Amino acid sequence: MSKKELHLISNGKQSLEQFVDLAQQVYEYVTAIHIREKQKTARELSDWVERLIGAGVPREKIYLNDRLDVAWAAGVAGVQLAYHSLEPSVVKRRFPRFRVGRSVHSLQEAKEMESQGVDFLLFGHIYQTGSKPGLAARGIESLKEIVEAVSIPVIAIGGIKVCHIEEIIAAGASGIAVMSGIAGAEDPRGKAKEYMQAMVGE
Ligand SMILES: Cc1nc(C(=O)O)sc1CCOP(=O)(O)O
Repeated sequence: MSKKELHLISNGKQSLEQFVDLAQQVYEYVTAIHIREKQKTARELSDWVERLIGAGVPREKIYLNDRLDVAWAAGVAGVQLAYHSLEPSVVKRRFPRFRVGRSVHSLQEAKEMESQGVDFLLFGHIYQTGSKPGLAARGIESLKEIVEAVSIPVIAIGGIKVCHIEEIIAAGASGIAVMSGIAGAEDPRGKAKEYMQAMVGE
């Protein structure tokens, strides 16, 4: 079985100090840390990257949401693109070494993004979550449908708790992305370890 991915996503509410502290606790157990801070400037985001690296987070685990400019300047692993971001095909053509993720919310979008050459998809939200208030969850069946329709890794996101891992992995996902499940845990390091262990079936 290939290694499963655990992505931690920043929630736009924590200070730099809080997020660095969180990342420092969990980075050994996660495969990717996404800086998703829509209100921050390029300079601020680049400070976030430098502080994470200074705290021991490997550059190869850091992804910038949307901001190819910051990702490129900081020399991190890649970018997580959204519908309003640059087209993945453009990014891949200019920056083939970047690992490019794309957030998708339908089967059609997933297929289109695969054809644009993205490296992985984030699909959600699978379960009801306070991080996406007022929007109906897409459910495990739609995750299964997408996994079956594409051949690139699909990472599940949205409301994921440790108790959901079994059905997510059974649906064929290559991993999960989590915001509140780790950031809101009493022991984030222990929780990240639990998520990862549940995925690899330990
Ligand atoms: C950032 C994000 N994107 C989603 C999508 O469906 O694309 S769901 C989501 C929030 C994930 O947070 P939590 O783990 O707290 O539910």
